[in-house]
Amino acid sequence: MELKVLDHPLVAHKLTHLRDENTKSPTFRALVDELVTLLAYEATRHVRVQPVEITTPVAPTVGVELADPKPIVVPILRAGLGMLSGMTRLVPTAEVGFVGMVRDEETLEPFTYAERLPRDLSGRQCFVLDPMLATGGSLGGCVKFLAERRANDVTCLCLLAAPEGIERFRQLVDGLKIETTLVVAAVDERLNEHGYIIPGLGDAGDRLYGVID
Ligand SMILES: O=P(O)(O)OC[C@H]1O[C@H](OP(=O)(O)OP(=O)(O)O)[C@H](O)[C@@H]1O
Ligand SMILES: O=c1cc[nH]c(=O)[nH]1
Ligand SMILES: [Mg+2]
Repeated sequence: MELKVLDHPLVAHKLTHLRDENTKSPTFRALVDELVTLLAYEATRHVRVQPVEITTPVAPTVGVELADPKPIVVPILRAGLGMLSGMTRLVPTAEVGFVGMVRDEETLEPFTYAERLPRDLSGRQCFVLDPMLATGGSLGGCVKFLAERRANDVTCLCLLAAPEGIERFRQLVDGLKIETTLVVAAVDERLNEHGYIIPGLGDAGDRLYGVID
């Protein structure tokens, strides 16, 4: 697995406001959207393109366009949904699949409550969206679903990751033997005893969409 950590002052600035407990949902959503654009720029560096002939007002030329089959973007519900519009703005012809997961806050294991993915993902570039990689159970579970559908080229975009989660995720995907890239805006210090990222930003889903008990 290849790990890329964004190192950019604008990213650090936006993350600081995102983390702040005084930042309310509308601003939080806008910041997630802006940060995804920056993450997506790095994550799509190797998106497949094919040549296309066009004519400018003064000359014919050969450019490129996104290759077929088109990439598939997979937000992990709920929080990953907050990253979807930023991603599809950059890759407008991508298709979208959905995985719904919620972590059991006692066991810290993910429970999958929804799944809507193409049956065959072989040859497709897959981009998984989830702002938080804490223990790594949710992201790992999602990539397992993709691998079961024969995906072999997966890039995950996360805002914050804990070192423990990155390591667990690395072991899982290396075992699955699929080409995986993880692009994160920042790697935080650690997990606390409740499996929350420290310093983190709290519960990303709750901050985007409100607290569900
Ligand atoms: O790495 P993990 O330990 O699995 O934790 C990370 C997961 O927790 C959050 O989702 P949550 O379960 O809170 O669901 P939500 O998006 O509906 O809030 C987050 O968006 C990840 O999916
Ligand atoms: O810090 C964390 C850990 C899991 N899920 C979140 O939303 N935040
Ligand atoms: Mg949540």
